[in-house]
Amino acid sequence: MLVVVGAIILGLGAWFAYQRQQRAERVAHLKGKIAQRKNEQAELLEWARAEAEKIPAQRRKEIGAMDFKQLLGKFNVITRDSRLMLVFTLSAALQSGDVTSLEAVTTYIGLSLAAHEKTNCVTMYIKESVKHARALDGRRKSGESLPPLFGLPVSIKESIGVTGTDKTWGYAGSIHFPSTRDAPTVEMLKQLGAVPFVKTNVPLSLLSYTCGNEIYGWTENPHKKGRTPGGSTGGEAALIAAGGSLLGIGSDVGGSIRMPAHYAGIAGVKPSSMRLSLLRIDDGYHGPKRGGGYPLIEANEGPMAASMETCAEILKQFWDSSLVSDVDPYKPPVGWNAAQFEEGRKYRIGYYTTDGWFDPTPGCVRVVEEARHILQMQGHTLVPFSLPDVPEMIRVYVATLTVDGGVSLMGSIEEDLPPAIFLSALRPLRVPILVQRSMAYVASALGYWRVAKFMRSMTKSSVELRRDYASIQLYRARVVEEMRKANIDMLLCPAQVMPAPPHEAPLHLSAGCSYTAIYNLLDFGAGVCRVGTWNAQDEAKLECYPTSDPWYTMAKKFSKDSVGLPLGVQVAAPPFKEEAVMRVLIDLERNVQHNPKSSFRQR
Ligand SMILES: CCCCCC/C=C\CCCCCCCC(=O)NCCO
Repeated sequence: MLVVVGAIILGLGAWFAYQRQQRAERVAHLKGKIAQRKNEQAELLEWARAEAEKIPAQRRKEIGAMDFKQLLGKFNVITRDSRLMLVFTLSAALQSGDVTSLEAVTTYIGLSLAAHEKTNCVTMYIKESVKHARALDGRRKSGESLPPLFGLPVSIKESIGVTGTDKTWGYAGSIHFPSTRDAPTVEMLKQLGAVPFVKTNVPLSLLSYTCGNEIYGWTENPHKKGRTPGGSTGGEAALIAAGGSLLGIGSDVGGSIRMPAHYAGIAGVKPSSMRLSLLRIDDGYHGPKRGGGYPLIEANEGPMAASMETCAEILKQFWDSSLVSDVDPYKPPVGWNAAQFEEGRKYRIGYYTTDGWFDPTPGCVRVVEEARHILQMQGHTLVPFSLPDVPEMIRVYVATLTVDGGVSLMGSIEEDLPPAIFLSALRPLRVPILVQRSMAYVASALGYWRVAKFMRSMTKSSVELRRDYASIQLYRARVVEEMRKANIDMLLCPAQVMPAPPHEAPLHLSAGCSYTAIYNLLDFGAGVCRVGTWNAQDEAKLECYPTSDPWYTMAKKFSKDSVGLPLGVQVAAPPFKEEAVMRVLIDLERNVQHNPKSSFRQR
C-alpha cells in the first residue's frame, strides 16, 4: 500500500516538475520572440525616420496641413438653392498630381512617427507601402485613369490581415506568422488606390477596451498620459487623434471602434455585419483557435477618422461599387443609399441617457442632452426611447461572446504571456461555473445585482447556449418592432459610461461596454463622433455619482481628474441604414461648438 501511495506521489511530483519545466521553456521561448520583435520594431522605426527625411520638412508640413478633402478630393459637392441643384467634382491634391502618392505616404510615415513617440501607438510599418506608392505614381505617368482613393495613406489595426505582416492580437506566440493574404477590407482599399502604411496597437485578445500587451506595451491617450485611448482599436484612435493618420480601419465586436473614438475625440463607424466582410479572419495564426465562433454577436470592421465625413466618404467608396459582394459572396450586393445620406434629410430619433444597466458619468449624459438639442435645431425630431431589457441582454452578450464559458479565451491567454492585470481580471473565469453561480447569490444578497448577473453569464451547456441565441433573435424582433411602433429611424445614446480612464480600468469594468455592445448583439450600424469635453461641472457632479456597488465605485474613481478629455455620443440604426446614421452624425459634428476636425491636429 505504502509503495503504491509513494509511487503516486512520485509520479505526481514528476508530472508537476515536467509541467513547470515545459512552462519555463515556453516562457523563455515567448520572451525571446518578444525581444526579437522589439528589435524588428526599432529597425522599422529607424526606417520610417529615414524615409520621412527623404522629403523636405517644409513640403511634409504643407502636405500634413491638408485635410482629407484637400488631399483626396474628387468629392461630389452638392449646392442647392430653392430650385437649383449643382453637382460638380473637386479635384484635389492627390488626384490632380499636386501631391504624389509617394509624398503623401512619406509625409504620413513622418507624422505617424511623431504620434508614436507621443503615444506608443505603432506596432509596425509596412515597408511595401513605399513601393506601392511609387507604383501608383507610375500609373499616373502612364496616363491610366486613377482610382478614387488614389495614393491615400491608410493605417490598419494590428489584428487585421495585411499580406506579409503579423497580426498577433497581442499574443507573443503569434509573432512571425505573417498574413498570406489581405483582409477583405484591405483588399478593397488597395483596389480603390489607398496605401496601407502602418499597423497599430491592440489589447491582448482584443476583448477589452484598453490598449496594451506584453509585446508592444501600453498605448497612451494623446489627450492625457496615463489614460487609455480605448480599445481594442486603441492604437488607431491614438494615431488619428495625434494627427498621424487621416483614415484608419478598426474592428468592433463590443465597441472597439466606437469606444476609442469617444475616448480619443475622433469619429468611427461600425456598420452592420451584413455590409462589410470578415472572411479570412482565420488567416495567419488565429483561425478557429482564437478568432470567430460567436455567431449572432457580430464583429465588423469599419473606418475611423478625425471626422465622420471622412468615414462616410470611405464607406461610400466601398458601397458605390460591387466590391463588397465581389470579395465576399455572403454579403448582399447593397449599394450606397444616397437618399438616406442626402443633406437636409430629417429623421425621427429616439434617445436615452441610461440603459438601465450602467448609468453613465455626468459628462457622458450631458453630451447626449447637448446632441439632442443640436439635432433638434437642425430640424430632426427627438423623442425619448427606452431600450428594453438591457441588463438581461448584457448577460446574454457575455454568454454568447465567450461561447464556451470562457475556456478558449482563458486557454489562449494562459498559454501566452499576458500582462499581470489581464490574468487577474480573467481569473474568475477559472472558477467552476457552478461555483460562479453560487457566488452570484452572495452578490445578490449584498445588493450587487449587476455583479450577480455577470456571475450568471458563463454558459455551461449547449442547451443554455441555444436558449441564449434564441433570446438574441427574439430581442432583435422586439427592438425593431418597438422602434417601428414609435416610428423611430434611429437611436441616440451615450458612447460609454466614462471619459478615457486609466489603462487598467477597462479590465476591471468589462461591464462598461453595454452602450456599444448592445448594438453588436442587435447587429445595428452604429457610429460615434465627438460632441464635447469633460468640464469642471462634470467633475463636480461626479461627487453625486452612485457608489452602490463595486463597479459604480470604480467608474467614479476612474473618471476623476478628467477635465479636458473628449466626449462623444453614439447614433445607431437597424442594418442598411448606416447612411442615415452618418448623415445625422455629420449634422451633429458640423454644429458642435468644438470642431472635431481641428481637434489635436497640431503639426
Ligand atoms: C480580457 C477580459 C475579457 C473578459 C471577458 C468579458 C466579456 C465581455 C466583455 C467584452 C468587452 C468587449 C470590449 C470590446 C471588444 C471589441 O469590440 N473587440 C474587437 C474585436 O474585433
